Amino acid sequence: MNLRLNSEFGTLKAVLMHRPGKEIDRLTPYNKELLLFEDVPYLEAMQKEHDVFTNLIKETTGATVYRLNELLIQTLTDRDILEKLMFQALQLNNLTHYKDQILDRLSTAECAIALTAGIKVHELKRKIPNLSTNELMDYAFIIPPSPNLYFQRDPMAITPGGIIFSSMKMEGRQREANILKAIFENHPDFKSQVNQLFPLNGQSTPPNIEGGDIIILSKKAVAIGNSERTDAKAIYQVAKALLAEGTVERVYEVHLPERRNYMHLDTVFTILDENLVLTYPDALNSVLQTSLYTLKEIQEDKVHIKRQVLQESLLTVLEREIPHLEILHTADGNPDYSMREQWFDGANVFAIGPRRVISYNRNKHTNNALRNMGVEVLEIPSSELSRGLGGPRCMTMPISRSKI
Ligand SMILES: NC(=O)NCCC[C@H](N)C(=O)O
Repeated sequence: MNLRLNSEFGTLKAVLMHRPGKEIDRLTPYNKELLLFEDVPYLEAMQKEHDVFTNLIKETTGATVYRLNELLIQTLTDRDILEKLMFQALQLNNLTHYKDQILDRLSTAECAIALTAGIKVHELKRKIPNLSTNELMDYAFIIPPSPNLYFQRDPMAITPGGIIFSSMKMEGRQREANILKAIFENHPDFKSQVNQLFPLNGQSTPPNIEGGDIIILSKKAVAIGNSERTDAKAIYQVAKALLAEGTVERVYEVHLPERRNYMHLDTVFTILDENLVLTYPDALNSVLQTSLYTLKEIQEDKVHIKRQVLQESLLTVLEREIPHLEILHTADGNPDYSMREQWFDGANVFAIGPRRVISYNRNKHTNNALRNMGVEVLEIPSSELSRGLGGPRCMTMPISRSKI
């Protein structure tokens, strides 16, 4: 039961990442919105940017960087898991009748690519020439691609009390959560260490929650964004599981306006040290409704929790939980730049240690402000990575950090 994290900024020891691959080349001007992209990236340049990010993490922290593709291939050697993931992937377009042929003719590595990058009719016909696909056009997807897979933050979350597997709101992303769940439940490096808090046992259609909405405020408090992607019911269930587990004592529900640039709580703020928060100035004013969940009692194995509607701003919540709080605004609050830089995830830096962050190079006003506060800022190139509208925190799933 060791997969737990008690801060957002303890020195990084292990992290999971996904190098963008063929799934990015599936984006076109016509499907990009459906697949939640702002533009059509140039894959080779994107991979180079991602490699800079990965190498910087390794060089500066010595942390283990797990690669999603490798973990997936290792997990898929179990035929039952492969069958289940393939069935779920084909279910989206009601094409599960292709499952057995695909499994017979594609290698495990090819199945891993099909599960992440998707597979088109003409590609499958190359492997299975006698495939009967009368009803489908050659360039249609039998399995749709998952171009958001490089945002490893969202399909799950590791909290002080255990793991939350996301139930992702957007149909295009739910398969990412299925993949992560299969890996963490079955891979020998992780399976004995998982204390699953969510989904609840036997829940077949859990309410929606995504990892980017979950932020560890302190050892005892977690904030969850009630957002475009995460709903109140999921927050209630996660709060109950976290409070029953006992490590966390307070769970805050933070209502975010439904706007593209507020899509997850971590697009609005990140925590860089025990008393330092980076945020978008507008967020402190527009996030006004918050609620607090605490444990009431546990009686005969029944957990009762209490919800208080606080009507407090995000700032008040942060001040309550983080003593001697210092707040830094994107672009230092300069209205000429803060909106621009927040759009490209200026507030979404990745802390690799206390006051040590990785940030997009394009957010230069924010990076300068961070340096002026004594934060070490390591910059990564960002022309292509930023087109998916997520930043360095979004691209990482920390697995182990030094305890605070
Ligand atoms: N935590 C995050 O904010 N992740 C960024 C996700 C971006 C992705 N294109 C999405 O819309 O889901």
